[in-house]
Amino acid sequence: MTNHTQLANLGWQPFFQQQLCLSEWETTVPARVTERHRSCLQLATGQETFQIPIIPSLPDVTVGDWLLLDSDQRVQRRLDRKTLFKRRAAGPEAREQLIAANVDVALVVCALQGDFNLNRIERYLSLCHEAGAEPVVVLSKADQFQQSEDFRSQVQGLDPLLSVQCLDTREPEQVQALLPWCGAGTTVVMLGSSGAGKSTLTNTLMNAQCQRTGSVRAGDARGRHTTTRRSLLEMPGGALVLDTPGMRELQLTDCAQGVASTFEDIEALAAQCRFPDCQHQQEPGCAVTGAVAAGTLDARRLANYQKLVREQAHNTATLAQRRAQDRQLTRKYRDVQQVRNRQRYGD
Ligand SMILES: Nc1nc2c(ncn2[C@@H]2O[C@H](COP(=O)(O)OP(=O)(O)OP(=O)(O)O)[C@@H](O)[C@H]2O)c(=O)[nH]1
Ligand SMILES: [Zn+2]
Repeated sequence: MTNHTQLANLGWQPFFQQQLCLSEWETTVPARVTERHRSCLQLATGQETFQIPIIPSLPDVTVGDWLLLDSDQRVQRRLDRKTLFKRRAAGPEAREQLIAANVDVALVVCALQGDFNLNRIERYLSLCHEAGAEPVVVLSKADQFQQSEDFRSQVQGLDPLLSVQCLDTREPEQVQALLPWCGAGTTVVMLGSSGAGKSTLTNTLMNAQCQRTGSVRAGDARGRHTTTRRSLLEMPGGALVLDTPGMRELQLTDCAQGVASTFEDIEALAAQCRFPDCQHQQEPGCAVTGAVAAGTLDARRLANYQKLVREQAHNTATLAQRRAQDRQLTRKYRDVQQVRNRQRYGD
């Protein structure tokens, strides 16, 4: 029998509960993926923490996912995800890489010094909107800047409903401003460039004591202890911080919806262009370039929108090609297998 409070402490919510039928509730145990290693997953049920090997029959799983296990700790199924962060994997092969599932809030950390860049913030916002997580922009190193309010209003200008906070991430009192997004059972993730202040913010939020939810230190082949690469940290207030390594080479993949909701203003203007396939370059009757000329739309914002749309179209195409190649390869294997079987067993 599963204890509700223990599950809630791991981020269990009605959204997941609703997916279980009565018999599953009696015969299975929900477990959250707290870490993913090359050959095993680390799971936590609230009562215990253990590792299971990654085997081919396992569904595609990432950190933050919920699995249903039978009494022998075998995976029955993966529950539907509330949200999902993914990116194009690094390298020439345009594969999709799952980063984190079931994240409720994304703290987008950007330092005011050196790191401040509206284009990059829009990129992160698109990623959050695509994933389905609520973004909160944290402008860090506010202590080093006199005009932090200027920057805050520039970010607010991207979206009047966006939450934007300027902070010194080292100061517990200032960090309290983020507590409304860190309620019990909420899963929080930090996004942002290297050096922006993500670790500092995590530490301050955790009161400097990292309590790793269900963590065990796994020994590697040489018997040394390896530090965990991804894990779920429990905040004193009951929120969970999913501590993922920096999202390097951030690319948008299959992210058209995220771009569209980040640039709702431009999409609304585009609907008024004379030509339905308007590229908003030099077409007559273009409402978008018209707004730039009238000074109601920032040319920077339009340029970034066009760049993200192009980038997302490019990535989706490469992924589609990749999937086609995979299908072709599968067909080829099947043909080879059939020939072999024919040779072995006759026709
Ligand atoms: N003055 C000031 N320094 C800060 C603030 N936030 C972070 N720092 C400093 O900036 C440096 C980088 O901060 P980190 O928290 O390590 O940055 P990070 O985003 O975790 O970087 P990666 O781990 O590389 O992704 C550290 O020396 C911090 O002490 C802030 O709000 N004010
Ligand atoms: Zn147009």
